This record gives sequence, C-alpha cells and structure tokens, in this order.
Amino acid sequence: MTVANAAVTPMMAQYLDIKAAHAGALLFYRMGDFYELFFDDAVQAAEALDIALTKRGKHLGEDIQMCGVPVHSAEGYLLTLIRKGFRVAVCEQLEDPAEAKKRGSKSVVKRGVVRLVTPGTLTEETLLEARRHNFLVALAEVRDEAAIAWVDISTGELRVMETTASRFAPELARLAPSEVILSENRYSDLCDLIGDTGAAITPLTPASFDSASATKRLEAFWRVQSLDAFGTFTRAEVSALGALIDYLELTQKGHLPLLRPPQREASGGMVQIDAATRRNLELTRSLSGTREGSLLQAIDRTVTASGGRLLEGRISAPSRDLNVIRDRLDALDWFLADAARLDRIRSALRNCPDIQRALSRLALDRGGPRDLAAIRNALAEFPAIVQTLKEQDPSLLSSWEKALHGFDGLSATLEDLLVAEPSLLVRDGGFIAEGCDPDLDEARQLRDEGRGVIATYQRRYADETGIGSLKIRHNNVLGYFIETTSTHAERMMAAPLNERFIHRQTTASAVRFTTVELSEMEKKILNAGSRALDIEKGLYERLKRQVLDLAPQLQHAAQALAELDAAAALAFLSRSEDWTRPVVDDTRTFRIEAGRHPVVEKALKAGGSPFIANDCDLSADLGSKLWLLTGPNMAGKSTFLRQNALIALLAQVGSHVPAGAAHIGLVSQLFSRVGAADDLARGRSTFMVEMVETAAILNQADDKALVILDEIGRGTATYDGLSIAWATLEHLHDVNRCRGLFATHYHELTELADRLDGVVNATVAVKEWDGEVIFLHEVRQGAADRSYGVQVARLAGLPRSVVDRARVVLDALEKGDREGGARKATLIDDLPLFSAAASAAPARTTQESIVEDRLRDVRPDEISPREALDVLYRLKALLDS
Ligand SMILES: Nc1ncnc2c1ncn2[C@@H]1O[C@H](COP(=O)(O)OP(=O)(O)OP(=O)(O)O)[C@@H](O)[C@H]1O
Repeated sequence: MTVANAAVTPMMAQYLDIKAAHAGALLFYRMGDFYELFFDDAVQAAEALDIALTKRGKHLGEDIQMCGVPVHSAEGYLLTLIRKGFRVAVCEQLEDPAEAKKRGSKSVVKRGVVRLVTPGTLTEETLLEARRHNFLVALAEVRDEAAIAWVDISTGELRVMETTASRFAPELARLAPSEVILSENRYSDLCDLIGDTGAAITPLTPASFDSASATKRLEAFWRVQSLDAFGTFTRAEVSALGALIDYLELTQKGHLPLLRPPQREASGGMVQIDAATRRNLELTRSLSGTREGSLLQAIDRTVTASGGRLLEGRISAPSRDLNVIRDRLDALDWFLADAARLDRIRSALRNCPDIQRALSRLALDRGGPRDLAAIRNALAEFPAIVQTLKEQDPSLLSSWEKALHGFDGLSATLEDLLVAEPSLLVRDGGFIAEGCDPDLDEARQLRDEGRGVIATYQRRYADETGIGSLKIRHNNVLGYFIETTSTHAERMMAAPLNERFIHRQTTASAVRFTTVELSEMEKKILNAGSRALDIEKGLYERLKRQVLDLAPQLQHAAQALAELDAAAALAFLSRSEDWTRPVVDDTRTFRIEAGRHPVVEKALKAGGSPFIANDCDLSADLGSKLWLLTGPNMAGKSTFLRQNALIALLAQVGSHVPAGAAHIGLVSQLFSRVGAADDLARGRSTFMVEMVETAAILNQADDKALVILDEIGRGTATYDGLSIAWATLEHLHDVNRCRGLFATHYHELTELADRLDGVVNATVAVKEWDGEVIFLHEVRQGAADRSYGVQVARLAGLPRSVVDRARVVLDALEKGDREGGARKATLIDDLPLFSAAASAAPARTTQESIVEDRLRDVRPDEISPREALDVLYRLKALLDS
C-alpha cells in the first residue's frame, strides 16, 4: 500500500508503507543512533518499557506520538517487549544517508525490515535462557492426518512427528514452546489449548500449510532433489515442516538459519506423559512454574548449556526403546568405572562454550568475533576429550569420539588469528591478533602512532599558549579538538593565537578550536583506523566462512559434546548421591527396593534430616497390580507415590536411580493425578478438574501404563467421593489392567483388597504416643487403622479449643457410625456446643504425661543439688507451657 497524501512528508510516507506491511508488530524504525516508534506503537511501547512518550509534528491534523530506544541498548528493550507478548519488526537504514543526499536534498534514506523478532525466533544470547531450548512449533492437519514440527533456530534442531489432533496438548506440554504457528482456520479451536502452555500463538494463512508447495519449499531450503533423502514424511508432516520454513523466511528476511535436516520422532518411542502429570510430578518446572524445586533442578549436574538442554529433553521424554536405554546406561557406567576419567572429561567439557548457539548466530549474520572464539575454545578441548574416549568400550561412546575429529585445520586457524578475548561485535575491531596480516599491522601502527602524535601536540599547544589546562579531546561530532576554559576565550581568539587556532565551538564553560595540522593528523588516524577495521572485517568474513563450511560437522560434534555431558553428569550424580543402575526390560515387573524421592531427599538433607527409603512392588505377570495406600496426613503418601513414578521415569531416561535396587518393566504411559486444585482461570471447579483428569486416565491407560492417583474423589461429598474412588479403582483393575498406586483417606476402600486380585493394601506407619502422632515414614503392608487427622491438625497449630472440640465431634461421629445413622444424628445433637473447655481434660493429661516422662528419666542419686534445681525449673516450665 502506498500512501499518497500530499500532507505527508516523504519520510512519514515511507514509515506508513512499512508499518502497513507489518501491522501485527511494533515497528522499530531506525533513525541514526535510535530506533523510533510512532503513533500507537509508541504509546504501547512507552507503557511497556516505561520510557518517555513525546510528540513530534502532526499527521492528518493530529499530534504524532513518538518514543525511541538507543540502538546500542536495543536488545534489553527487545527482551522486555518479547516477554510482554509483543513482536517487533526491526527496520534498518539500508544505505548511507550520504547516498540518499546524492539523489536530492529531499530524498529519504532507503529503509527496510530486516527481521521480525518473535518469541520463537530468537538467537541472541541475552534474549535466551542458556539451558533451555527455545522451540517454535507448527501444528498441521491434512484431512485425517495431523503432525507437529518444532525447531530451535538457536541450535539448528528440527524435528517432526506424526500424531493426532487429540495429542497436540500433551506434546505441547512436553516441548514447552515459546511460540506456536497454526493455520488461521484452526485458531479458534486450538487457541485455549495452546494458551495453556503459555506460548505465543501466531495464526498464518492456510497457504503456509499447503503440503504441495511445502515440499518445494523444503527441497529448495536444503537444496535437495527430493525430500526422500531425509526419510519418508506424511503429508501432514510436510505441511508442518513447510509452515515452519515459510515462517522463518517471513521473519528472518533472507537470513536463513542453519538447520539440520528434519528428524522424524516416533511418538511410540517415548513414554507418554500428559500435561497434568508433568505438572504434578514437577519434572522440569515446579508447581510454582520455576526450575527451582523440580526434578530437573535436583538432578542436573551438566557442565555445559547444551548438555543441560539435552537432559531437559530426556526428562521430558523418557525412552521406551530398550536399546537406547541400555546404551545410555552403559555409557554412564563406563564413566563411573573410573573416577579420574569422569573428572577429566567433566573439566574438559566445562571449558567448552555453546557451539550450537554460536554457530546459529554466525549463520544468521548476528554473530561476532566472540562467537568465533567460542568455537575456537571448544575445539581446543577436543584432543583431550578424544584422548580420554579412546579408552572406550561402549558403542555410543565410540560414535561420539568419531564426531570430534577433522577440526585440526580450523582449530589452528582460529588459534592463530583471534586474540584471547575478542570483542562482541565486529565493528569494535581489535579481535585479530598481531602478526597475522602485515597490512593490518601497518594500518594499526599508523593509527596508534597518530594518537601518540596528538598527545605531543597537546603539550606543545599548552607551551605555546601558556595555558597549562589546555586539552585535546575527541567526540563523534567534532572529532579531535583543542579545548580551553572560557576564561581563556578572549586571548585564544585574538591575534596572534587566532592565526593558528581556528575557533570551532563555544559551550557554557569551554571554547573549542582546531589547527590545520590537528585536522590533518585526524584524517590520517581516521583513515588508518578505518583501513584497519576493513581488514579485520575481511578476515572475520573469511573465518566465518571457514567455520560455516564445516557447520554440519560442528553441529554433529556439538551434539556429541551434549551427549557426553549428559552421560557424565548422570554418572557424577549417581556417584555423589549413591544411586544404582536399574534393570529395565520388557516384562511387567516393577520392583523397587529402598527407593527415595530425589527432590524431597535433597530438601530434607539440607535441613539435616534423613529420608526413610521404602520398597514398592507392583510386579504383575498378567492383569493389574495396584497398591492402595492409606495413612495419616503428612505421613509421606504423596512422596511415596511420586518417588516410584520418578524412579521408573529416571530408569527410562537411561539414568541410575535413587534406590537400593530397581527392576522396571518398560512403562508406556505415565499418569499422575492429585485430588484437584482449582482451575478458576478456566472456570472449572475443583471437582470438575479432578473428574476430567481421571476420565482421561481411565480412557487412555493401557496395561503397560503406570498410574499414580493421590486422593482422587476428595473434592466432593464423602460418599460420592468414596463411590467414585471405588469405581475408579475397579476400572483400573478390570479394564486398564495397569500397574498403579492409589493413595486415599477412604479407609472403606481397603476392603477392595479382599475382593480384587492384585489389589494390595499398604500403609505409611505412624506411632501414636500420648495423644501425639510420630511419623515413621515407613511403608508397610496392611491398612491404616485410622487417619489421625485431628492429631495432625494439632501439630499444625490449630487452637487447642478447636482441636478438643474436633475430637469430641469425631468420637460422636465414630460412635454414631457404629450404632447406625439415626443414632449418629442424635449424638451430634447431644454434643454440648460449648463444652470444649470442659473436654479439655485429655489435653491436660498430655501435658502432665510429658512431665511424668521427664521425671521418670531423673536419677536423684546421680545428680548434683544444682542439677536437681535445674530439673525442677524445667518441669515447672513444662507444666506452665
Ligand atoms: N520417606 C520419607 N522420609 C522422611 N521424610 C518424609 C518421607 N516421606 C515424606 N516425608 C516428609 O513428610 C512430609 C509430608 O509428606 P507427604 O506430603 O508425602 O504426606 P502425605 O501423606 O501425602 O500427606 P497428606 O495426606 O496431608 O497429603 C514431606 O514434606 C517430607 O518432609
């Protein structure tokens, strides 16, 4: 669209044209050293960034709102805007303003959008989390087929998976993308589902998803005759991949990222875990949404960012392939076998910067000398790593070792040419080492000598004028200039000094001059400086080309480093936390001896308390095996449930496990639910959420599933809840025939153990002593005798009157239950409403018992009179407390 409006200045016309083509984004319009925003963009950005909103001129009679950010600090502002859900079109000047002037004084500098910054297409170090992937996901459907493709352009990873639309939600939960693209036809149907993941949603026209043109687009992108070179893809998969490439072309404006060929992922290859289970087990994020408190955080010992990203991916998608699991376990054991070897590899890896992200920035032309140095520094560690891996045995390790060869030439060139700590940006120069290029050395010498000469000028001018405070300074507007305070202005501007010193500027406190020789020397310095920079730029381009020529090999090597790091980190973890290698096979065994919860154990350890290990056996040759766990609140039921799920998951990640021994028959699906938390944001009640989630399990779990249900049914009236829990257990047992753990406060359910084969009662033991519960955290066979809720409430600090009253009500209810429904009502009616004080007697007994207990330990014959007095005071204090 061209704006033909006489009242509009040429620059404004250009702005409006560009803005019209990028309506959905804030337009960062480059003007000199600033990115300026106008109109509504300015209003939104000023508010989001908390910067000043100003006005400049008028457009169609209205003030033009405006704000701006300096180019050199634009990244920080971009980050804030992206985090707040904006997308930004970066519009640069495409020519030197001098060029524009040549076309006439009114000509506008050519400008164009060079990049559309969106959450899923970031590459800058400052905009990304080092240890997390930044996925852009495409959801595609072609007739009955569906597919999901995802790319992290900051690492080059590209994958695609055939799926069904009903599995979009769990896959999105696994990938936790920053941005999801989909056809605008499906926007309204899928908007909520994607919104739940917190990702930005970008609808595109259906043309972006057209599978026929997608094939051509993909073939052109990888310059191949046919996609068959990468495998066979369904039409939906091609559509999803094509849409990703289309969107990258749209956002990257000609700078295409370095992507590895698409890899197909089979959904059957990994344990299926839905969003609620992930949340509930706090796999990579805790319930509060942060890494803190998650399984990942508790076990991540990787020393490189790419190793960290790989581990997160593995925890999110444990394998169901026995060969994969065994290979990973073998690699881990190889590291464990030799402590020195493990430490050697980890210290070499620690020095390896993130090659994947450096490469991606170089390919997109957003890199700089520091990215070259990152690759150089990583390459320098390769020989030591290869040397260590040479002692290998496991097959996985030998393939990693092979990936690290073939970089000697590149490594030597980077070592020779780059300085130890180069600048971030090419334009800052100074990153090429001395002695590499005679022309560069000469230009630098001239420039530096010139600077030295200027220092001698300053001394000379001070002598000549007799002004000791005279200085030669430099700024971008005037270049080099001579400056004196205004007190000397008159003398400097009168004969004879004014013949030599040419006046340039007067400011409030100073006057500025130049001389012919100073201007000439400045020209020389500038010429030499820009010549040096040009030479450096040329060398940078050459080095970049050399690196990018080896990009596929470097990506492969980077992947090997990440794999090595993940294996070594899990070995290190196993060694330091005393974990064991699990047996994983294709049976339906599930036997864990002395299992622990890695996160709870870590928290307890920090507080100096031990974690009580527990066994669990859900092995079943045929049919179902379910443990029904009863026990008081706070006894450790939820911890026990989760620890068994996590141990199975870790085993299938290919990790050792926090247990004395573990034998896990492959788990296909993992489900974990807790009697619900409210989901008010989506307008669903506690109970509704609980039932929707339970329904999902009952409809999906197969006989290889592991199901963990924690107090299902608690969100409604007792008898309704009990009946639902009862029927759910029966269904899991008879229909799903899965392995599972079911924690409940409904003691009536324990009767099911007599009726259903394969249902076993277990309880978390407590000791009751003098009206107090003591948690033993030991899981034993059998059912809990009662729930101790009132005692636990007391421990929580409920007022004594309330606890006492609760005890009276509980007695009445239990008595009523024994004597029949009608009798219960009478008993409750009979309860004296204000008798809490009267019934406080038992509590008093408790206090006296403690005193008695202490007294029993006192040996009067063995203590001194002084100690006896102490005991007396302490006993008295106990009585009064
Ligand atoms: N095996 C264990 N060894 C030591 N401490 C444990 C163990 N299991 C649980 N705990 C401690 O007990 C606390 C309560 O555990 P958990 O939440 O699992 O109990 P719960 O029985 O599920 O309680 P509720 O029924 O109230 O939900 C934990 O925070 C932990 O500190």
